[in-house]
Amino acid sequence: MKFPGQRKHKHYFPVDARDLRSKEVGLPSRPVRSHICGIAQTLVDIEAHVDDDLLARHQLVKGNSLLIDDAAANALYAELKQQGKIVEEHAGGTIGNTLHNFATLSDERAVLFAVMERQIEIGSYAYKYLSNTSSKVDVNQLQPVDGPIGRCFTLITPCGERSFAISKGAMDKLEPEAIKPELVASAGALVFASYLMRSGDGDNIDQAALRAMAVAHEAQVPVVLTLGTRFLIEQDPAFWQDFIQQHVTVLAMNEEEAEALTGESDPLKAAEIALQWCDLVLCTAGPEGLYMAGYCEESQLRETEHELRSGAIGEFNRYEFSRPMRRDACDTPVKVYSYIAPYLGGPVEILNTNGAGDGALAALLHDMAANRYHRINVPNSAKHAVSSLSYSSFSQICKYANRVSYEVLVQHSPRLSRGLPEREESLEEGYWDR
Ligand SMILES: Nc1ncnc2c1ncn2[C@@H]1O[C@H](COP(=O)(O)OP(=O)(O)OP(=O)(O)O)[C@@H](O)[C@H]1O
Ligand SMILES: Nc1nc2c(ncn2[C@@H]2O[C@H](CO)[C@@H](O)[C@H]2O)c(=O)[nH]1
Repeated sequence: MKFPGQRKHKHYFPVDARDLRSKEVGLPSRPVRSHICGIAQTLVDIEAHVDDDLLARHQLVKGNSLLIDDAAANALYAELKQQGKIVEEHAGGTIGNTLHNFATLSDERAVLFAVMERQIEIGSYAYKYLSNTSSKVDVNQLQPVDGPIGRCFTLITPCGERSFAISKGAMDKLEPEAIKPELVASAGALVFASYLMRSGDGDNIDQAALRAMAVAHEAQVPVVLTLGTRFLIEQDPAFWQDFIQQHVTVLAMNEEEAEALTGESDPLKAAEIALQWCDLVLCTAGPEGLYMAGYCEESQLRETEHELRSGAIGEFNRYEFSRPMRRDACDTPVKVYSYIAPYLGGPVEILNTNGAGDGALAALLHDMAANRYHRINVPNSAKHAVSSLSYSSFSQICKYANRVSYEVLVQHSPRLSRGLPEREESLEEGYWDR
């Protein structure tokens, strides 16, 4: 397990280089590993730069992710191919990206519950998917299917917005039996996306997710939901509010999805509203940066050393040096918020914003998994006197998540090709100290 977040001095947990005293206090001689689990729709992204007219001609909606049938997918593919508009084809899917990025950042295992074509030909989409996936992503649990995996046409219009058209293939054919309860129950987190809940009749990926959530709930494993697109949420916000209340510990969303869920356009205020349904919120807000909101026990609060900020909530970052806790784990829960502007103000050139939010979530998951790893290996550490959801503070996680998003913005693929640099070379090394 790599050390999450701050990358200046220590890159790995000291538990990997334990001194002889560890034997005296009865610690295991080799660190116990930790993993997370995710339930994913297996998708390859087909990235193309198009004009608004193409979206209109194919009845697509800007910013949305729409399911399209085979005839529409074939017509779209033929047009993009014929006009030479396809720039890249790479493994995608919100959770596939998140697990890959988690594994790349942390060097830890991420178990992928998803389908995969039974017979794979070299050069096929299934082949591309697997060869674009980190070797730390555990693909041993994939459920074989007879149909093709899904294709996600990722259409980028001149304004920089990306719109998705999904040809789903067999991506929703995951069965509840494919979920291995023992892997979920021993995980640091279970993560899935709201997209799963729109699977059609005869497809059971939603049932598979519900099964996994029930196991996670029983074993006190944090359940992490990322909201895919605002269009899905605004169809029935009450359903999602209720769903989050019933199942979800940690909610990740962007500011548009936050507004669809809560009716509030201010991301900070929306995050506060969402805290009535879950324990921790990550809300990204594009060029504005990102917010976190959560709970901490009053006696564990730590005041920030940064300048106090006011917005929809006055001096909202006062306790951002605290670590997030489940509301139920607090005797006197206090709401805590943090915010950060984009790293270096954002890249000079953004190649593709696709997956920037998935990157931020991967960083948060890394920090959560690191906490569990540390708790298992150094149970007597003062860090674990109270039960926190993460290893680092709200403030530190914000920085880390933001830093990872930056890395996604400067490449085409939503998947990181490598971890963060071991040492930040830029003048902004002080970023971590701010
Ligand atoms: N135009 C931009 N300029 C600077 N930073 C940006 C920009 N767009 C995104 N970011 C950074 O990336 C983070 C996540 O972006 P965003 O809110 O767009 O995610 P998202 O909509 O969930 O993306 P996706 O769904 O594609 O994963 C932001 O918090 C910010 O740090
Ligand atoms: N799982 C899933 N991912 C999607 C869907 N629509 C878009 N995406 C992914 O969203 C990612 C960016 O967040 C892209 O890599 C897309 O593959 C969908 O319906 N399901």
